[in-house]
Amino acid sequence: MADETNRNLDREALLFHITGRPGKIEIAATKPLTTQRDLSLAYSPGVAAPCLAIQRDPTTAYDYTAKGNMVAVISNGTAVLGLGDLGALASKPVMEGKAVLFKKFADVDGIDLEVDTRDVDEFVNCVRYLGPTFGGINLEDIKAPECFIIEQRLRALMDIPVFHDDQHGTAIIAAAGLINALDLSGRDIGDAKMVVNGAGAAAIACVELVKAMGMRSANVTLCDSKGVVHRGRSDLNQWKSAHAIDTEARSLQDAMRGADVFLGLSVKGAVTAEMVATMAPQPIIFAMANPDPEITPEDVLSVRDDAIIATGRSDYPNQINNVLGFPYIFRGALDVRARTINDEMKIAAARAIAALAREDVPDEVAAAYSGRRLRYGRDYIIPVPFDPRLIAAISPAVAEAAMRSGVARKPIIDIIGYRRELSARLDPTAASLQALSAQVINNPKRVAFAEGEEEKMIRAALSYRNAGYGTPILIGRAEKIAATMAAMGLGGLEGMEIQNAKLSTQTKPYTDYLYGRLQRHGYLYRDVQRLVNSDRNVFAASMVMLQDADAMVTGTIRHFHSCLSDITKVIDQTPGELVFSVTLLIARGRTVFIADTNVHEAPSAQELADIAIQTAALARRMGHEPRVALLSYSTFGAPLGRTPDRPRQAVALLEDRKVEFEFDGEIGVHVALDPDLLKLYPFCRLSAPANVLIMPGLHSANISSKLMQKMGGATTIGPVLMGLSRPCQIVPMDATVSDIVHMATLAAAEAGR
Ligand SMILES: NC(=O)C1=CN([C@@H]2O[C@H](COP(=O)(O)OP(=O)(O)OC[C@H]3O[C@@H](n4cnc5c(N)ncnc54)[C@H](OP(=O)(O)O)[C@@H]3O)[C@@H](O)[C@H]2O)C=CC1
Ligand SMILES: CC(=O)C(=O)O
Ligand SMILES: [Mg+2]
Repeated sequence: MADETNRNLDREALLFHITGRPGKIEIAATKPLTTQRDLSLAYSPGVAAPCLAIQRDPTTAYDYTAKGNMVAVISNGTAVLGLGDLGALASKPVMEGKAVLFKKFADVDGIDLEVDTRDVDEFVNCVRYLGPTFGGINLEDIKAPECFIIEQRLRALMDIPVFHDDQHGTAIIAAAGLINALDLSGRDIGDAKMVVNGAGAAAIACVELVKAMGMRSANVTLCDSKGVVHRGRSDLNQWKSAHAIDTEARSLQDAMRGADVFLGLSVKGAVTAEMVATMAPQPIIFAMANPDPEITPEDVLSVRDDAIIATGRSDYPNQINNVLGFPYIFRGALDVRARTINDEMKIAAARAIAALAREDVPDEVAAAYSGRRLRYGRDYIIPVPFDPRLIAAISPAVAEAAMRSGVARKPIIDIIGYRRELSARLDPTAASLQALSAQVINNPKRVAFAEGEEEKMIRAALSYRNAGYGTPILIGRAEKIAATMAAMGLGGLEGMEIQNAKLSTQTKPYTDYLYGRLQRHGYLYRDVQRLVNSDRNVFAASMVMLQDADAMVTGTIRHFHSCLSDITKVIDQTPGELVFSVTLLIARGRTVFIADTNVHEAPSAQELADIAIQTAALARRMGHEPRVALLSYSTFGAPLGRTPDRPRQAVALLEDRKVEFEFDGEIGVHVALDPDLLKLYPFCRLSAPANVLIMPGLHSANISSKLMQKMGGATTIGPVLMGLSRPCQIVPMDATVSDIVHMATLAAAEAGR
């Protein structure tokens, strides 16, 4: 089963990378390039002006080009993750991945560069001349000891930060965990005795950082594959011998006796329970080899229930993972135009991460990891990767340390304002979607995929199962589904269910239930029977209604309205709520919620107010503080017309209902989204641009959201169907597999609420 799970993951990952534009990254223009005038400004002849300005004053490159926000992720592919020397080309997916994480977590523009040489001089020469292009260099997956030489030489040659993440990223996160583990076990770093297994890139960097933080050299014993790194050895390279000590210990087993701390940066299974048993009371054990640790937490706990344990894995508490560091460290370094990333900045990052773990965890973060106790203690010594507070905690600490240590070229005066700006810079949507996914993983659900014979639905169902969200139920004929899966080369059906509406033993109770609802609406029993047997939406909705499924998803082969009409034959709306749909548009790091994109053609003022209230609640559930604009072509009375009356009346209704969110209108969308234009209306109650856009009618809602998707390059989620008493979602007919999985997850999360 484990092998099958891995094969499924491999298949999905390949499909993920090949779908649409191949790979994970593209370049987008930040300036309009549509007219002859644009062209003459962006390129020749206008572009000569910034060129000459930069020649006169090179620091203006940060003002006139993208340099200041750009980091190169550079590898030669000699140590790709734990996979070994795969070469430069095969490392590209990892480097693209890292570039995307830079963007997502810290709005840094990462560009991957794969350099096809194993020769240190050639590599250094290639990278050293790239300085003008970038604000920083992130070296990645380069094997030891070459990585040490390469980094050392590039740091000396370049005037921008050069940072080998496998060394320092790992060290910073491990150090942060260590600060807290020492605190929780009542130890002083100056007295603690540490054993480190592994003497490669990550281990040497960890040892150096921990020593810079105050651990005494004599208290650190390093081991490599041949045992303890001691002064009597003649086979040590310069990086190992810098940490060799005088000691009688020769093996890891000798070294572990009485040690307070163990850091594993070596290989799976290098440590035994017997070794752990000989450590000091409350031993600290960070077994960080990936993907399998030096010793499993279960084995440690079998001999030491007083241990504090961390691993590199996400399926145990306390994950030491470098994604907690690099995006935010570079963000801080770039924002002060740092010349380098020095020890002061690394220590500041480690301390900031450690401090964040001691703070109260907000509900939305805790929700993403429900089932786990996220309160400072043995099982929570380090923040979790989807904590949206990381950026505002780490980047200012790094920036301040750069300023203190004299490597900042552009100091930040208002550090509080900077922190606020960082928090606002990131869109909480990704974190809230992660929270929803985590909720479903912790509370898996049975979701009916109504159009179960469709290839897209089958792939989405497989993906749903593989992600651990629960049991997908495909509605369709088993032989047809099996044939489609075989033709697509997809794996088996384990963990999935197929329900053929014609053969199901449940058609009788479903028909009885539905006949009760429809008998006075012109349906005979046999009409209802035919519906249940032949309409997969009706069958799936009946499953949800009679609790044979927790939620359903449909929509790839029939129009929204046709699906909604099928579903509402079976399922009621929630009392006091409207049925309508909300589309989330994500563009340029900003999310807006647009409603009603599908149901009410010309909503009344009352309906607009209801839509506003329900949409604001959805926005809040997804981590956004709602600021609701009731939109029109008119802004506060100009120009006058009949259409603006309804949004204006809806605002009055919201006032009467004393809702607890910001709202205003009628207002034009250009004003609602633009902070400068909003200033023209000082009485307006929106304290910042709106993020919930209530459209005056279906035309504008539907057209604008689709236009943004097709022309504006916005990512859309939804339309999310609101107001039904059971969780059902209807995807658009052009939905991708990922869209369907998102909507199924959303429905499943709704079922768990
Ligand atoms: N959790 C995290 O965030 C991270 C974890 N890691 C993990 O750390 C490990 C090392 O990575 P990295 O430093 O980049 O790799 P390197 O290749 O640079 O170093 C590996 C080191 O492990 C030593 N080693 C191998 N086998 C044993 C053994 N049985 N006992 C003791 N030491 C041994 C090697 O010894 P010798 O020098 O004698 O060959 C070498 O010093 C990997 O498992 C990696 O997954 C790395 C980065 C981040
Ligand atoms: C996490 C990482 O950077 C590595 O395993 O190489
Ligand atoms: Mg790496």
